[in-house]
Amino acid sequence: MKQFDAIITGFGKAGKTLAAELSNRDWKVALIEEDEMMYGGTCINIACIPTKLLMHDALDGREYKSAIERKNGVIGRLRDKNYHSVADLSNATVFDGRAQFVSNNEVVVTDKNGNKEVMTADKFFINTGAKSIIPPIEGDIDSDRVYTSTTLLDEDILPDRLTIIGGGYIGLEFAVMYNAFGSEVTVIVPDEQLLKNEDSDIAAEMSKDMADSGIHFLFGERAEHVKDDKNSITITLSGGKELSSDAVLFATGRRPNTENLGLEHTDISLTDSGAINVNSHLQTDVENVYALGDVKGGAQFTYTSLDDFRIVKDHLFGDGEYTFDSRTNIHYTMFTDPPYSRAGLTLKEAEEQGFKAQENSMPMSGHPRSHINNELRGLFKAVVDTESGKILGAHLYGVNSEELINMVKLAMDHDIPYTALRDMMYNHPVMSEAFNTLFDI
Ligand SMILES: Cc1cc2nc3c(=O)[nH]c(=O)nc-3n(C[C@H](O)[C@H](O)[C@H](O)COP(=O)(O)OP(=O)(O)OC[C@H]3O[C@@H](n4cnc5c(N)ncnc54)[C@H](O)[C@@H]3O)c2cc1C
Ligand SMILES: NC(=O)c1ccc[n+]([C@@H]2O[C@H](COP(=O)([O-])OP(=O)(O)OC[C@H]3O[C@@H](n4cnc5c(N)ncnc54)[C@H](O)[C@@H]3O)[C@@H](O)[C@H]2O)c1
Repeated sequence: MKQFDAIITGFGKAGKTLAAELSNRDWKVALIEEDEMMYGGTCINIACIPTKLLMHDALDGREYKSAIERKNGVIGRLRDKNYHSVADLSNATVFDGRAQFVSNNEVVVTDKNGNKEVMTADKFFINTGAKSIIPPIEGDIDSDRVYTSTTLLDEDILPDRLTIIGGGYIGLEFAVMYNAFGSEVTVIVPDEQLLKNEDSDIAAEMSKDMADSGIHFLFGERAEHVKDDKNSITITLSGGKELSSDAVLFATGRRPNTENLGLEHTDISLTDSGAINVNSHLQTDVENVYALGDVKGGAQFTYTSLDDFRIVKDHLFGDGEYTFDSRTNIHYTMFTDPPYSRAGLTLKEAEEQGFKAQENSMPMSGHPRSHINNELRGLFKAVVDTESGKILGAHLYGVNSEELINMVKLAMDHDIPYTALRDMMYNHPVMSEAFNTLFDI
């Protein structure tokens, strides 16, 4: 039986970063990846990188097939680079195969020819990500016209009409992207409005802009039945309405990838939502087994997976003070056009939590840089605590918000008062100088 210091299952953001860290510390490392097309993990191959590249090309007016070809070239190069970033390490080996636990301290790796190899290690790190959820729906769910984000990104023919089920991150990013490429896009949203957990003014502004760009929305509806009519696909909605298109994308969430991991042969437990149960150091119920990234539940982002690596590194080699509970102000960006980025609380949430909160808002049409950019859409909002001077939240819908939100998060993490952003001297003419006005509360 092969013996390692560490076995890492899954080539995700946390796993590959950890492999390099451990190898550089002279640990003997095995990294097991079941899919040769996934070296580097989800983000590089089927998620962040291809979608943002396609969005870029769609908004640039590039033709769909040529954008898909460019995407395939870029992710192919990144996949190769990522493979070598681990395979070329002096103390790490990449194994192609599916890893399954057979006990608390052994895994069996099965390669694509069915060959099996049992391995053991002092420590195990599970980084197997998440996969698309397709809700229980009757009918021809196995039709070639039914897609997840992964399979749609593999298609080089643009659907004339695309139905998207779900109005979350994937639903809205794909809606904007495919609409810009020229598809007629309809998004089915179960709620009565878009983005019900976001600031209502911003949600309204985004809904209006997306509708103005030609995206159709059907609110208060769920997909209940799907029928492949050979030349098209028809979805029957909860209200009885039928909707035909050329392709249907399920953008209905992603669940932790614990299937076929053999966890039933271990003492590792799952949460109610199917994620691996971990403590604040990301240890599972089995002390020498950690879980990192999407598989451990919670926020599903590449940067939170990378931060999981930091937590584990601190537990293994530091004082263990940086834990899951130390993480604050998790920010995010929805890469629509323009993008929407958020950190912290809305005014309503802040008031519910008892803060003496006040907000300010600033339409991007009033900002000089917006006129240079020829992009007047957008709305920035900030929420502050008038007693402590702390920033409680920022909700930035506008050009460059994906960059600007990091500045706000830095201020929030370090308790820099909102007046510092208000009074700072910014260069000119740039989007960040909006903070002179936005934080003038
Ligand atoms: C369409 C889309 C767009 C996204 N856009 C963004 C974005 O813009 N920004 C952002 O921060 N996040 C984005 N995300 C989320 C982000 O991609 C994920 O949160 C992140 O990639 C998760 O990384 P991870 O470290 O958990 O593991 P992953 O990168 O998911 O890696 C898991 C790996 O484990 C392998 N594996 C699974 N089971 C086994 C097994 N039993 N044996 C061996 N190998 C196994 C898989 O093949 C996979 O390669 C997006 C997601 C999607 C789907
Ligand atoms: N920009 C980014 O960082 C980015 C981009 C894409 C994905 N992601 C990550 O990927 C994860 C998955 O994205 P997602 O968009 O699939 O999930 P999501 O949780 O963001 O949205 C799922 C949506 O599907 C809806 N839904 C569920 N069942 C439905 C049904 N039967 N009919 C109609 N609608 C239904 C839900 O109401 C919800 O709005 C996200 O949680 C996010 O963390 C991040």
